[in-house]
Amino acid sequence: MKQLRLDYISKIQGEINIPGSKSISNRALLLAALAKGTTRLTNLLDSDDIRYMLKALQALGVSYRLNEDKTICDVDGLGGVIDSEQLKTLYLGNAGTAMRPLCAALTLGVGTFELTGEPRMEERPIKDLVDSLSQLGANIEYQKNEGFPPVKINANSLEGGEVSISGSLSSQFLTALLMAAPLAKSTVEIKVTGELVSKPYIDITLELMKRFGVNVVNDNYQNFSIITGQKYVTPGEFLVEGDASSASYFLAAAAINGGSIKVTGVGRLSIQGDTAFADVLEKMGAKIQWGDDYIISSVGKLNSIDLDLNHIPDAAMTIATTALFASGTTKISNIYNWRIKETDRLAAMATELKKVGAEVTEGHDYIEITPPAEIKHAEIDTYNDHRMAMCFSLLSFSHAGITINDPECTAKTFPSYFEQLKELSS
Ligand SMILES: O=C(O)C1=C[C@@H](OP(=O)(O)O)[C@@H](O)[C@H](O)C1
Ligand SMILES: C=C(OP(=O)(O)O)C(=O)O
Repeated sequence: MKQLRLDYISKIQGEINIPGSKSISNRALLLAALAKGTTRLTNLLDSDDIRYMLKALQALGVSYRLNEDKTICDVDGLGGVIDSEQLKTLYLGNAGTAMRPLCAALTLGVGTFELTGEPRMEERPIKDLVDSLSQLGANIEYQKNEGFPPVKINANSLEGGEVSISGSLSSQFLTALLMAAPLAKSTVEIKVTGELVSKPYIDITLELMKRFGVNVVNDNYQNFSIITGQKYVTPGEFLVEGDASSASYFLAAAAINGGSIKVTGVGRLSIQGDTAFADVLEKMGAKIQWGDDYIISSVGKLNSIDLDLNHIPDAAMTIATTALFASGTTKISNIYNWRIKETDRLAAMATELKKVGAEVTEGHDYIEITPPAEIKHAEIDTYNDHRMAMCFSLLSFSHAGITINDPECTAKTFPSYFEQLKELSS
């Protein structure tokens, strides 16, 4: 296993153009594949999660051309559903934004498709989505454990009609159903049951569908109608915004460390809910300035917060390590679904925060963090979770420094993270 030792960074300063959003890249690739016409995607993210989607689309017969640095992609849309005469087995790593949307989209055509992934993917639930697709006539089998990938889709088009879906574990199930819905055989009326978690990701989905020509009637995130007869059409060129979750590490770094960082590519006009991270940081005491496509963060005296961060589950992890530099006890609540992501993030976060000396309470769906008088150096395990590695890099702003085990796990969404951090540090 590789280790990365980060010694004390006394200053972080400058400007960084954040790589493309994972959530937008994978949605845009799938919609471009289903759309009529060729779409040019620019500022596409080049990372593992996107590579899995790209490889899957290629195996499914979608043709595209990537430029040299893989940030521009011309996708020749199929102008409809995906069919296949041969069995197609698609390996999707641990990319939720590939597994869930493809599971829904592949029920629309005719063919047999197997969706597999890495061991952790086999522990991440998919039952709520499969149950909903089954209500619309889909035939999906579990190949190992009931409710979890790998799944086999015996596709023979999807009926429309009324369908209910649980929103309480992951918004990605509703996202997947929404994106598939226009290509079902008749109008789809979706009713969401339970609390809808991670709600701002649904706004990304609706906005992307609109940009590709499909209108969804949204009745207060409880009921959605997708009127039959709509087709995805290329918007021509589509610029992928910078990733707001990736931006969180740099915004937090400046707030902790007394520098000033401008992140570009994401700002006031962003469609990503994770930009609300900057508001949380501001509540903690950071100075934040917004532009249409940039955010500037600079230091303030950081105080603890006690907040429900269900709406920003990914960026909320950055608050957990930022809390070590704030006075008082920080509580982050309503984050049960941290437990079903790349790892059990509530357990992992609690274990690793304790290693640097923090006092931590791990609740069923919350975490409480009290910083130690002095942060200790530790070797941080990252559990193959890119965000564990990136969050704990913030500990390099303590005099003790930090060692990150398996730093290359950032490849899921941000392969060049540690290089970029170094470039801005002195
Ligand atoms: O739709 C998306 O792009 C995502 C939704 C969120 O997942 P949940 O809805 O499972 O919380 C988020 O954590 C994930 O990184 C990306
Ligand atoms: C939860 C995440 O990923 P996924 O899209 O695989 O759910 C994440 O990136 O933090």
